[in-house]
Parts: sequence; C-alpha cells; structure tokens
Amino acid sequence: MIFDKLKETYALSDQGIRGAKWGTFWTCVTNLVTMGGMAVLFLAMDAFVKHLTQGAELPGIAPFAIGLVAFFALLFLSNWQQYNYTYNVFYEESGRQRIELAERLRKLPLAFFGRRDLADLTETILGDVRVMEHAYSHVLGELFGAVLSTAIVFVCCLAFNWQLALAAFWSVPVAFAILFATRKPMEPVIRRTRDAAVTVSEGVQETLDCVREIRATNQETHYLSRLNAKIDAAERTTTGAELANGLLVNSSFVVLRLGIATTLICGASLVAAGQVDFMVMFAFLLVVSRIYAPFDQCLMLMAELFSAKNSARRMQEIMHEPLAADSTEFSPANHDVTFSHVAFSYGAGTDGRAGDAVLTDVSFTAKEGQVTALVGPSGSGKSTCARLAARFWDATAGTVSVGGVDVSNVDPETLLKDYAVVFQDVLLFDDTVMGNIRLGRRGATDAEVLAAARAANCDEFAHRLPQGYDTPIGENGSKLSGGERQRISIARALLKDAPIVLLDEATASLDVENETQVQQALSRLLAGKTVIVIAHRMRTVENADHIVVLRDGVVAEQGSPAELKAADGLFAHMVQLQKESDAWQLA
Ligand SMILES: Nc1ncnc2c1ncn2[C@@H]1O[C@H](COP(=O)(O)OP(=O)(O)OP(=O)(O)O)[C@@H](O)[C@H]1O
Repeated sequence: MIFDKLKETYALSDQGIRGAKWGTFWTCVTNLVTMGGMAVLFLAMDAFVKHLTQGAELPGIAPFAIGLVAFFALLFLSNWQQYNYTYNVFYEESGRQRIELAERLRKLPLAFFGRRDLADLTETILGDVRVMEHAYSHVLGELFGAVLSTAIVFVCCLAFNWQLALAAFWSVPVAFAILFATRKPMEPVIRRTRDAAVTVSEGVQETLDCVREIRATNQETHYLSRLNAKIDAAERTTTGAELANGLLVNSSFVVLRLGIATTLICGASLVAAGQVDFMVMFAFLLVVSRIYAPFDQCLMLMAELFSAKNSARRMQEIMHEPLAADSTEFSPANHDVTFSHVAFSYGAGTDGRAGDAVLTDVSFTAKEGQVTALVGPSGSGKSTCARLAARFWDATAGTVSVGGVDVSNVDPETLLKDYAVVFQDVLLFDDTVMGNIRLGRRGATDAEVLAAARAANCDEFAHRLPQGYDTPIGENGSKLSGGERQRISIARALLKDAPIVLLDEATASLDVENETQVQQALSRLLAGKTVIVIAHRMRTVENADHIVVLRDGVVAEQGSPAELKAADGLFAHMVQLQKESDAWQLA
C-alpha cells in the first residue's frame, strides 16, 4: 500500500501517516469544493447566456445564493481540516522526531560519536528534521490530495467529452514525469548542497570554539578568510543547485500550462466543427484555469520531497544504530573497581582509519575505601582508564568490573548513579550557580545544595556575584574563572555523594589557599569511597593508598607510594623531576 511505503521512506510514525491520509482526504475535498464553486459560476453564466441568446427566463437568485453560501461554508470547513492535518499534525510529528533523536543520541555509546562528525549530526538533528517538516507539511498531503481530486475531475470530464478531457489533462502527468526523470541526476546536487552546509557549520563551530586561541595568536584574518572561502563555496553550490532546480521546476510549470493552449485549440476546432457547444468549451476552460493551481506548490517543492527522503534516511541511520541490551539491575557486592587485562583503542575516526591501541594490557584494582592514583607521562592513558571505569567507552579486550559486575553489561545511566565525576574540563550549563550544583542530585533541597557549595568553598565567589547563588553563569560558566568552575563541579560531586569518585587532577585550577580548603572538602567527599584520582602533580598522590603508574598504555609499576619510591623506577624518577621543576624559577 502506498501509505506503508511512505511511512517507511519518510520515517513517519503512525500518527504521521494518519495525518498524511487525512491531509490527502481534506486537500482532495478542498480542491473539489473549489471546483464546485466553478460549477456554480458556470451554471450562472450558462443561464445568463441562454437568457441573452435564446431569450430564456433567468432563474431565481435564491438557488445561486444558497449554492454560494454552501460553497463558502464547505470551503471554510475543508480548509480548516486540511490545515489541521497537513500542518499541525506534521509540526507535532517533527517535534516527536526531534525528541526521539535526542533520546536515541543520549543512549548511544560514545564510540558512535567518535565515528561520526559532530557538525554532520547537528545538521541531521536541526537541518534534516526541518527539511522533513517542511516537505511533510507543504508537499505530502497537497500532492496526494491534488492527484486524487484531479483524477476524480478527470473521470467526470471524460464522461462529459473525452477529447477535451485529454486536451486539458495530458500536461499533468508529463509535467511530473519531467521532475521524476531528473530525480536521480539531482541527487548528487542535493548531496553536495548538504555537504557544503555541513562544512560551513564545522567552520563556524571551530571558529567560535577557538575564538580565544585565534585572537591570542593573531590568526583572525587567516581564520576568517578560510571561513569566507567555505561560505563562498557553499554559496556557489547552493546557487547552482537552486538554478538547476529552478530550471526544472519552471520547465514543468510551462508544460503544465500548455494544457490551457491545447484545450483552447481542441475546443475551438470542436466548436467550429459543430461537435460541441460553446458552453462546453467554456466549462473546460474554467476547469483548466483551476485544475493546475494545486500542483504549482507541489512542483515547486518537489525537490524538497526528494531531499527529505535523504534526510529521513540519515535520521533512520541514527534511529537504527544498535543499543546494547544492558541490564538496569546493578547491585555489586562492593565498589572495588577492577581492570583485568584491559586493552582499548578509540576505534575508527571520521576519516575511517582504525585508531591506534591506547591501552594494551592494564590490570589493577581500585579498592573501596582507598584512594588509587593513576600517574604517568602525558598521553600514557590515565584519562582513558577513568573513562573506561565509568563506561564512557567500552574496553576493546579484557574487563572492567565493579564489585565483580562487568560494567559493559550495565546500562550506563544505571551505572553512573554510583559515580561522582570531577574532570579537568568542567562542563557547566547556562543556568544559575545553584542550578548547576543541583545537577549532582536532582531533588536535593536548597539547604543540601548550599551545604555542598559551602563544603566546596563556593561561598567565597558566590557572594561576590550580583544575585549570589541565583546568578546565571553564562554559557558553560563563561562568567566564572577556572577555579570557580572547578569548585562548582566539586560541589556537584559532594552533593551526589556516590560510592565511586573519579577525579581528574581536580584541584589543578585552584590557588594555594583555595586548594587547601578544597582538599579538606574533598577529604570529606572521599571518606570511605572508591577513589580513582588522575594526578599530574606528585604532591597530589603523596597520601594515596595505591599508585598505578602507566606508560604507553601498560602498567609500568604499581604499589604504595613508599614501595614505589623504594623501587626507584618510573615513579621515583617522576617525583625527582617534579622536585626539580618546583625548584625552577625565572632567572
Ligand atoms: N577521544 C579520543 N579519540 C582518539 N584518541 C584519543 C581520544 N582521547 C585521547 N586519545 C588518545 O589516547 C591517548 C591517551 O590519552 P589520555 O587522555 O588517556 O592520556 P593521559 O595520560 O590522560 O594524558 P594527559 O596526562 O596529557 O591528560 C593519547 O595518545 C590521546 O591522543
């Protein structure tokens, strides 16, 4: 059935396809009612001509008045319903699709985002859904309704006079055939236009993300000229595509309107041959003046319907991306985090090349009630281990388990209920200080949020803000310093009070005074928990219970700080280097 095919091709829901059916029905009714108006006009003209030519009596005004009132009432009703089914239903449909996409993206493993280009995903969620929304609301119902009503009128006209019917309607299928025949050659053009839009989005995103670095290195002119070149290329591609589309659409318009000329020529010769009455030809001219109008918008937006098909395919790719069948049951015996022969690579990038192994064979246990520090040279895989512990990514080989439960079988949302995470790159929302801390535990009372804030030493800066804790902090906390942002993140973790804590050098952006205070807050947060801390400064790990030293993705050594110092290996060397760099000063 045609609607089943539509449902599949355009990724429509049951409500969407119901809207398409009713939209088709009411568009058809609207077109027929409009034709009915033409019939009233024709009957009035017919009576008037008969009165003038044959002296026939003019009929009373009442039937025409009733006909006109009925026409307007029906037209209002059908237009109302058509609007509801072709616009409102589809606006709801695209709203639903956006939410479903967002939900799906939330559940997809991070590996998916590693594979896909972010600007491309943004374009699918925003651009593709917008294209589909416009095509559904402006073309689907209109097109099918117009085809149906035209078919009905055509059958009626055939019964009236088959030669004139053919002369009036031949141009409809030919106009559409022209557009359909060019669909395939137009596909690469549509694809190029979208690719150009994605390239511009990427460029704008990169420029905005790096605006500070660009200014600091005086690269504005260079970056802006690169961005301008991308925008110019996109403009050229889009103009070319619009031109090609315009040519095709206008050719179809011309062919469609040729039907008027053929009706006139055919009608005039039939009238001259005495085979039809002049009024019959007049009736057909009235029909052709109206019958093409519903197709105008369809032809103009047909290209959108073609590109909506590609948009729907891209959306379906995301919707069909497999989700792991993970358990939402998570009751580990304890909160020891164990890495057992873990290997990991970030996988194929957007360029399709397989990623290099970042971890090759990592085994250690971060025990409950202890602080386990991960140390090692830059790029040795410390942050990667933390990400695997919280299942932001899944290990390529080996297992990461919590209390004996393999985390790769646990639903990430369920798992993360047991984790508090403070990473270096703190992510804040464009909300108040209070709102950002409350993210740690939705439903926490104001008193609980304020207690966590105080413990993380947020009081000191919050009271300087114009509205205190209720001050909006801008996009990603742009109105705050690095240390202030980090304290909010620590307050969040304190509020969450989860049994496993991951800290990525959490006090790195703090000055000495604040660092001491935050260290105290952290001591409260960490008591009795499983703590994994990624440390860049050796001072941070002096009091750790266990140290895991990573080098090139393998565990080079592990043990207590005293054991490792005594072993005089990589850790002892790093401690020595740090001491030397601490002693270094400007000459
Ligand atoms: N998202 C990613 N995609 C691809 N490669 C990545 C990604 N994140 C990190 N890497 C690579 O993995 C390796 C280990 O990175 P990781 O961040 O775990 O190291 P690290 O020890 O924490 O380094 P640092 O001390 O500098 O923060 C690096 O070579 C890095 O380039």
